[in-house]
Amino acid sequence: TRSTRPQRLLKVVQKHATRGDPQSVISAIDHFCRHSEWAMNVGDEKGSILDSVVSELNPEKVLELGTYCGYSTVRIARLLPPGARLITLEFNADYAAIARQVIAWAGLEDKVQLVEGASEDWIPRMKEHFGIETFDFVFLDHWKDRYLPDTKLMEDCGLLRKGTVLLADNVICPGVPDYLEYVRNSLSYKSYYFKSHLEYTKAEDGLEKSVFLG
Ligand SMILES: Cn1ncc2cc([C@H](O)c3cccc(CNC(=O)c4cc(-c5ccc(F)cc5)cc(O)c4O)c3)ccc21
Ligand SMILES: [Mg+2]
Repeated sequence: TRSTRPQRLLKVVQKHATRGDPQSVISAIDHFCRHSEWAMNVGDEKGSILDSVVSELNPEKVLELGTYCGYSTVRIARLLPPGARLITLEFNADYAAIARQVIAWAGLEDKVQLVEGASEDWIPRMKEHFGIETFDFVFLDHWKDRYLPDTKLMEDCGLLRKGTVLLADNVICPGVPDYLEYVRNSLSYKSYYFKSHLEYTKAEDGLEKSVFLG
């Protein structure tokens, strides 16, 4: 039967990227998605903004909600200092299987822990299961109707500390109106909008960076 898009994306990585070279993995995926098949990776334009936020923060403990094929996982993990850890949650087993191989091809498996399951099930277990007290950085890129409830869940579970940075993808397209309203009006966050474009297209999209004030 016909292969899936994530399977074709993995084949492109294994054919065109160099093992252990995260940048070549990123470039291979971006070329494929721009010239062959669009896919919902954060992409190169928003990815550069993601890079600058991560580089400035130098986080030790990172949570990613929504791995998909591991593109943003690789983008983030390649910038992390030795000893830093990235936990990424993926509920779709097929996506998780592809992402594990993409992350391994980039040589970043030692920095990344891919957990299969839903955010709402795993967020409450971060402390007892992973020994995580609080996160320094959270990248939100999963179901758009889960951004707000999961942010409130992270607050309630004490996983955010003064200065924790949340970076949310797709705040314009597909859009996350309830989340935006919350982080922009809550006294517990200082929020900034980075205008950009939907990955590999000319449509407007953007990233919202929200600093938890405690
Ligand atoms: C609960 N839980 N916990 C972990 C977890 C992980 C997942 C999956 O990784 C998963 C599966 C399907 C969809 C998403 C969300 N992503 C999107 O929907 C998206 C859409 C578009 C777009 C834009 C314009 C279009 F025309 C079509 C699609 C552009 C983008 O960048 C996206 O991120 C995430 C799901 C729930 C999860
Ligand atoms: Mg996205």
